[in-house]
Amino acid sequence: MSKPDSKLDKYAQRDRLGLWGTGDNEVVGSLSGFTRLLDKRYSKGLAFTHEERQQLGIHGMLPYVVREPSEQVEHCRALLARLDQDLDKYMYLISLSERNERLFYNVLSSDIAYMMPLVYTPTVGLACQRYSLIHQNAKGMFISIKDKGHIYDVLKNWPETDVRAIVVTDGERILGLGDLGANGMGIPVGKLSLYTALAGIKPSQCLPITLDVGTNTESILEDPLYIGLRERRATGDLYDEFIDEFMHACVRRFGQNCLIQFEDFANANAFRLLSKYRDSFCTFNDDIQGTASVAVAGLLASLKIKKTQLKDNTLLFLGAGEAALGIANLCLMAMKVEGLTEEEAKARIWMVDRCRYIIKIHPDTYRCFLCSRGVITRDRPKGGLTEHKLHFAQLHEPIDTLAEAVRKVRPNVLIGAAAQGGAFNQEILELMADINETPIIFALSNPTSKAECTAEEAYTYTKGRCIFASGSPFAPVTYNNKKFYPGQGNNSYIFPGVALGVLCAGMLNIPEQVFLVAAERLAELVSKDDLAKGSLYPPLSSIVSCSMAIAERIVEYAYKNGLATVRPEPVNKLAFIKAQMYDLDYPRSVPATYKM
Ligand SMILES: O=C([O-])CC(=O)C(=O)O
Ligand SMILES: [Mg+2]
Repeated sequence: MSKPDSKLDKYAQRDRLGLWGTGDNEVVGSLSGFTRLLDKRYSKGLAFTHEERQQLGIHGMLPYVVREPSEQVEHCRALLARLDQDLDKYMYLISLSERNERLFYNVLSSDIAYMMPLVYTPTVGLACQRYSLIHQNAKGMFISIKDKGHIYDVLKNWPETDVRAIVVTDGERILGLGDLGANGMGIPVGKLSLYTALAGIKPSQCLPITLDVGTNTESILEDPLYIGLRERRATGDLYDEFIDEFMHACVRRFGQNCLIQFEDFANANAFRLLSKYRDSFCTFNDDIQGTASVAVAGLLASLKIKKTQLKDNTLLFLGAGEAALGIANLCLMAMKVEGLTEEEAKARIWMVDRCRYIIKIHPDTYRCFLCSRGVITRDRPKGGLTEHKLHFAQLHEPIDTLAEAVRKVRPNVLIGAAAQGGAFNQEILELMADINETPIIFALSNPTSKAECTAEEAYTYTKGRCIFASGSPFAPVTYNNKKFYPGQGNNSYIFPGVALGVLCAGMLNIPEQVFLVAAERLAELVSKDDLAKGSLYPPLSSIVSCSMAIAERIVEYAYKNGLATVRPEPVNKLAFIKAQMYDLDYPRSVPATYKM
């Protein structure tokens, strides 16, 4: 690199110093300059240098100034700061991602703890509730049940051929907000933006998909602005054949090693589809397995404070859906690794179901018609429990309420995953504090309105003694002059790193063990300082390095267990992973050899 020449103005100096490009990802091609200016993937906005503007024939299309990428980020942040509503900030950021993708990711990376709640939970929940109103640009693919028989042809319309990761939803259980139909598209879009922001998976390799099979939500069916198929949900064989065709079409179009992450499907479908596809496709369900992994990581970290093992604890769940059963299964696996038998481990895991009367309305679909809660016990009427719940049913007389369950089971760990905002009320939290010196309280449901309690309630009603984590972020809380920094037990600590590891190793399927490996790695990354501040997770500002560390462990696991297909095996796995990651620097737009 040459020395600065004081006679040149600052723009010419930057050109001369080659500060605009990294050379290795230079973009020289047949695209016209004007196309590049307007294409989110190539645009640099005001960061195009004068040299580039002249070379590309866009000179005069931009004002004179050339901005440093860091100045562009500052400018975007100033614009964001002018907006009062989070939903407006979300819309601004999404439109930025459509104009200048790299700048969008640089803005996210500039302050991940501030930006994440705007593109992810909780704001993404609001965005989904208003998706038909705020939808402006085509983002991702909508494949409707009307496309059945032609899904492969529809996928061929996607302009990128090297898709490595798909996040797919059918919109039936969007966060804890229920059936939002095609409005659920915000979720795959948001999750994949974290693939890039948190794990450096290239945006061009990511494809968000909404499978529009209708919706059963009356208010959405009646919304004149609704962007989706205005029909009731397809179910039964029709639904199953549609999903099956989709899975095979993805493999035919993008290859067997294209990762398919299931997100926010309803309970019964989520479990069924996971067990149907997990052995023959590269797939996982984030709500079951990602949530389980992050919760187990938090538990493992909390045990460092309590200096116990997982097997020394009794866990009580509120909820017996995807998250609760996923966490329970992974805890079972971890306790068995610690030496317990399956039966001994199950005796430590209790669940309070949302409903005591669940009726089978389809061979695989159960619906609740009478919502009164109760502990899952074996004496429930046969047919009232799904196979997954039955797995954790206790031999015990009926226990009807959560408070009664806390009194009788005397758990040290209380986990909320029932999307019942406020269910951990003062009585429940005080009971937990009576029973335990240091109760562990996880309020994992999303978005914030569905959290079983707030951070403030947890610390206040346990007199500052609890260890708390939540799925959506809460601000620090001061109680009795001590400041607590609640950790965000959100699957975003897990799924980007798992995806990066799976892709780098070229895994063709993802065994359950991967999620325990990821949990253990994440728990190792929690420092004494984090724990002292009351946080069970590393700070969000370090989440990219967490993803890389998780990916490294998974790549090692994959090679050790014969699951990797990428040859030759990289010697330095972390370096190999880093080399695959998205470069936040703008690529050079003109040949590197050209100098003014
Ligand atoms: O999206 C999130 O924040 C976590 C998640 O998967 C869910 O709640 O469904
Ligand atoms: Mg989800």
